[in-house]
Amino acid sequence: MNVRERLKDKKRIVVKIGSSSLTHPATGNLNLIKLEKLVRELSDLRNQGKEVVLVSSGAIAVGRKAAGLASKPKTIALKQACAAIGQGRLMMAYQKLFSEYNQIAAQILLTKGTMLDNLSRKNAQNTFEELLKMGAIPIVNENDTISTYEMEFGDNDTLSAIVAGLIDADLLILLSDIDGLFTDDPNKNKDAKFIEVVDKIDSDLLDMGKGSSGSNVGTGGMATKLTAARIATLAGADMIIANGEDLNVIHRIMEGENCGTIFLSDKSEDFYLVDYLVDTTY
Ligand SMILES: Nc1ncnc2c1ncn2[C@@H]1O[C@H](COP(=O)(O)OP(=O)(O)O)[C@@H](O)[C@H]1O
Ligand SMILES: N[C@@H](CCC(=O)OP(=O)(O)O)C(=O)O
Repeated sequence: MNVRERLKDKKRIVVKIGSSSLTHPATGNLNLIKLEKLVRELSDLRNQGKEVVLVSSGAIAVGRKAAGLASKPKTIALKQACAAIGQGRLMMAYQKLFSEYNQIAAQILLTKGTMLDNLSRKNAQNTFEELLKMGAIPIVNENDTISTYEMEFGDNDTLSAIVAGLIDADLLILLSDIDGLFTDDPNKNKDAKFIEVVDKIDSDLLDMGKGSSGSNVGTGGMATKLTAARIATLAGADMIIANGEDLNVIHRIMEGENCGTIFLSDKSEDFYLVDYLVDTTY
């Protein structure tokens, strides 16, 4: 079967959207039209009987605007304070929009500590399962206000892949400000070539993500997306990086259209999520 065709049969889908896709570049304010479209697309996936989890960034960006800060917060404490303001506002917007489409939205905030502690991880997993059984849409973010350096995922690309692994999702879609993976950062190198399909993530490929984040609000750039691809594909999910500029891309992907870069699930190695987290924590 064509690799894109098999996307039509995906049942449990995690969608991650970054701060740069949720805010207006000129002002940093929430882009309500995009938020509305995102909610409509995800509600429609629910209406098709799919299970949907949203990993949404944006707490720090929204909180920063609400607090009236002129620039991106730099200290951990200031980022945490912005997240504390912004997370509630972000959820308020999601709750309002999802309820207009008759969907139940739920909030799940995770830390790496949650994932490393057996009891907390099991509790998180049970919560996801119950919510999905109810048909609710869990909206996940890092619990930024309590995550300090040793215990933070640090970026939601990695977090979304870990969530995909935790709940055995069969597809992870990362929505970004770029069409997908290129051989080099296309914002810096105009000769960079687009890559449509990746079936093995090796060290050459990981090197392609070494450029930094392209936007003023994004955190990880391509490096964290490639880390996410490694986790998600080894955990058994296909992963797509696609441009979140036009959120129609979500249903186009699900209909098997050739959008973004697809990373194919790779069960050739044994992969244990928790061992991976322990190895990358210390
Ligand atoms: N090999 C690459 N292919 C595509 N984009 C790359 C690459 N290397 C670095 N980048 C940069 O990564 C950026 C996307 O990451 P980021 O700004 O963190 O976005 P988001 O907020 O969507 O997560 C792109 O705009 C691009 O400038
Ligand atoms: N947890 C943080 C987002 C961290 C993050 O990875 O941001 P992004 O690069 O915009 O996906 C927040 O909600 O602001």
